Amino acid sequence: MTPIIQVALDLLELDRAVEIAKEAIAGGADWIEIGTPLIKSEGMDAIRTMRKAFPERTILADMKTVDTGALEVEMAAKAGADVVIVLGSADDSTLLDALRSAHKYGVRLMADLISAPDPVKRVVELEALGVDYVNVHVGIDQQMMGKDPISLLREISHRVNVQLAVAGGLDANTAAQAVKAGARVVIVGGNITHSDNVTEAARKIRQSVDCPDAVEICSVGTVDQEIRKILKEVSTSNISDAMHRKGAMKGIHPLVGGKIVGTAVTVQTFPGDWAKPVEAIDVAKEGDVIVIYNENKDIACWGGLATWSALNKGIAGVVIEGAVRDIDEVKNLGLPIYTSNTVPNAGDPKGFGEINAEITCGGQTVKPGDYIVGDESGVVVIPAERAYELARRAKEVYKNEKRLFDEIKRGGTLSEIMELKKWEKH
Ligand SMILES: O=C(CO)[C@H](O)[C@H](O)COP(=O)(O)O
Repeated sequence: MTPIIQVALDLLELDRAVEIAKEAIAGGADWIEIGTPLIKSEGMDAIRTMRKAFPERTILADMKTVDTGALEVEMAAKAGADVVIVLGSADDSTLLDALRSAHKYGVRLMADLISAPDPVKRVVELEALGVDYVNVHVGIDQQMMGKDPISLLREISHRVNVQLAVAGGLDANTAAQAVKAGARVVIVGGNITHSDNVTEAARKIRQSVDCPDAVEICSVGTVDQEIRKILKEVSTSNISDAMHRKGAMKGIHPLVGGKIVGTAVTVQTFPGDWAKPVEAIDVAKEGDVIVIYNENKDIACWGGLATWSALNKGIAGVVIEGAVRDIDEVKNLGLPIYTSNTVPNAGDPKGFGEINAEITCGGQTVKPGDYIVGDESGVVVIPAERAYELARRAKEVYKNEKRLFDEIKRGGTLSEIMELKKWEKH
């Protein structure tokens, strides 16, 4: 049986959703899912509009119902849904009444395993209750913490006969794995809808689910490698958005531009004392970023010779709250340097201060090992303990903006496309 591709429209704006659905269908998507955010934004009209725009297509309403199952199924069915999604973790009484309503109105029921406490046990119970599909689902927030649905799908698929759907950040690679693991319905949201070429993105998923054996399974590498890979793709602005405007250094600007991505080696030093900054070069590993706090902006703690040494060591960049000198030479050397000031005079190597202690630089706390990203907009600090999650969230911001750029290029304006007026605070 050919697997079904379900495109999940987790947007807020209905017009955009209709357009994206058209493009996804052109690329090979089969079913259209009206995502929970769209239902919350537009109500049942989202279903009515999609039904009208796509009279022949299977339409799913991701109601994520947790109570009043019959009522919510009735609402979605009357608005034009073919399949209604309810939470698998809802009480059996809700699921049973949702099923009665589904039978009455001639729609199918998909139970979503998202956040179910014991999904392996629950899927057997859901099958016994009589749902039409079970969705093995890792939610968007859970994906940001590194979870994916494939291993759970493998664990579940040989235990039940109910038709399985799968969702959770699937791309062409994981969609192929999902089909091989027994998924009948492959649900893809962001990797289609946030693409600047939705049709092409859907086509890639189509190819991989139709010929899963032809898809080369690429290994992701270590967590650190994955974090660095993502941070190289996204901008400091994307990261700042993902961090809810936290993390950006104040008063630190590119002196020698060029993107930096790396883990911090921190230096706390005293006015004009350049011993610890220079010694930090020996402590740092290739790909690290030296982050220096030097109280005084009028005596340089970094210059041309330090820059040469840092290049020899493979340092990714230097961030300094304080001053840099030898600017002509430093600019020729090309090592990215972000600083708050430039002056000609240096101090002395007295040796006060600390290497790899927690510091404040540009108003941000920086711990050794935190991820530092710099580009033409400035520098952001990502706490090491949240680096994977924030990198993933920044990537989502990046993908979403790519799609918005594409829509603006077609002739819209940002406020029209995002329906800004509607979303102003009242
Ligand atoms: O229901 C959802 C989130 O709760 C999404 O629609 C589902 O996870 C598919 O989107 P993505 O592929 O971006 O994970």
